[in-house]
Amino acid sequence: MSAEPLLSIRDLRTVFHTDDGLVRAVDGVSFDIGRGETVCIVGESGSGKTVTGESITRLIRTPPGEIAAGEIVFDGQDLTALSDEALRALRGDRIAHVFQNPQGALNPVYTVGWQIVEAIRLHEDVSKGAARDRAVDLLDRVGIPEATRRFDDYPHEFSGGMKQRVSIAMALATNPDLLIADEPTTALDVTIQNQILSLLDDLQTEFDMSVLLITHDLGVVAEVADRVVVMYAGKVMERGGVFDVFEQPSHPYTRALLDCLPGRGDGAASIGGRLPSSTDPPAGCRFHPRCEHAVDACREGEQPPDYAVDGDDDHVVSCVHYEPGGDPSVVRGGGDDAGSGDAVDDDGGDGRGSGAVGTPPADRTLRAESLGDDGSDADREDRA
Ligand SMILES: Nc1ncnc2c1ncn2[C@@H]1O[C@H](COP(=O)(O)OP(=O)(O)OP(=O)(O)O)[C@@H](O)[C@H]1O
Ligand code: NI
Repeated sequence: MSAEPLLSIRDLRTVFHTDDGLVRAVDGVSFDIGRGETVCIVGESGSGKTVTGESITRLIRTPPGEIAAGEIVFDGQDLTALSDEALRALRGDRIAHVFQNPQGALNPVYTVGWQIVEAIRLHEDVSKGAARDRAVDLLDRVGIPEATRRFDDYPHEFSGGMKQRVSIAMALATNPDLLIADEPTTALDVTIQNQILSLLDDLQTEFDMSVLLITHDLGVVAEVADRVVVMYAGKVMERGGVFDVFEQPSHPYTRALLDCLPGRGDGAASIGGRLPSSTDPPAGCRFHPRCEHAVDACREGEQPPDYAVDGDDDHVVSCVHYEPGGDPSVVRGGGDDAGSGDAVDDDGGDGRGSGAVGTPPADRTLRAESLGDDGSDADREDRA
């Protein structure tokens, strides 16, 4: 039996009241984050990843947003029951956020050192001198060269990658139990991305924290996740240990996502069709209009419940083909469990074929596609 998770989200529903109707951005999401664990939420743009992460500490603007239902239990305490004031105290103390654009986390008119000192002193009664020493130490630990000298620099004097390091130092200032990082590397160029990811990995161990990493990039997931939550149109399609999900992707959506990874499936694949309307989603499984395995049962009623994959309660999938008495081989193909790729896995079913898991090198290509390369110049300035 595993210990009680640090964070436990149950049936979270977050909606936005808009002129076009009610947007069910997060529609019944459940997952846990264990202590010291990295959980990745992955899914296409618009699937509800950010809204999930921001619902945890109530960063959702209300109105138009509203956390309509669900439990968010953090270290034994239901956050949805806390006052705004109590939650504000928790945010940036025990739970910290890092965002895609570090610019937003830093105030342009103050030096980075001063901002980290303020973050420390806001949550802890320490002298200015002690806070200053800690801030320099934090800058040093997130890999800012000559931290003592750079303490007095302003945000604009740092490159994109260095700025993100500073915002991570700010997030760590209060020694949080949970760090929620929403696409923290997407705005950075590829080499810097990898540095930031491995930095987060190192810091997690060093600070003994849990990390919720939000990304649309399965390559990143393969590198850092312990567990994965695959979201689509506000719903969780599949979740489980990273090894299980990569080795035995069970929802057709997960399989389609993995097929888009170079080195798996046919690599160049993209998923046909697009996300359904956020105000008027289809009945049944939200993915059914794009699913090659859809049958009548997929088109009616609610999103299917979570079914255990091969009797494993830690690996669940929301797909009718996995209901008791169902036939998952419809999705997986006759006993072939690795990848969805008939194209790749000709080795017949032991699930450890050439295209199988955790082939992280492939991720570079995927990531490179979605990026600009402006970061590298800025980084050169940094060293100047
Ligand atoms: N303030 C808002 N008002 C109305 N709808 C919103 C608002 N914020 C988010 N949404 C909607 O909620 C849904 C989920 O958005 P969210 O930003 O969580 O997606 P995401 O998975 O993080 O996507 P991305 O990968 O692009 O960041 C989308 O349909 C989005 O349009
Ligand atoms: Ni997002």
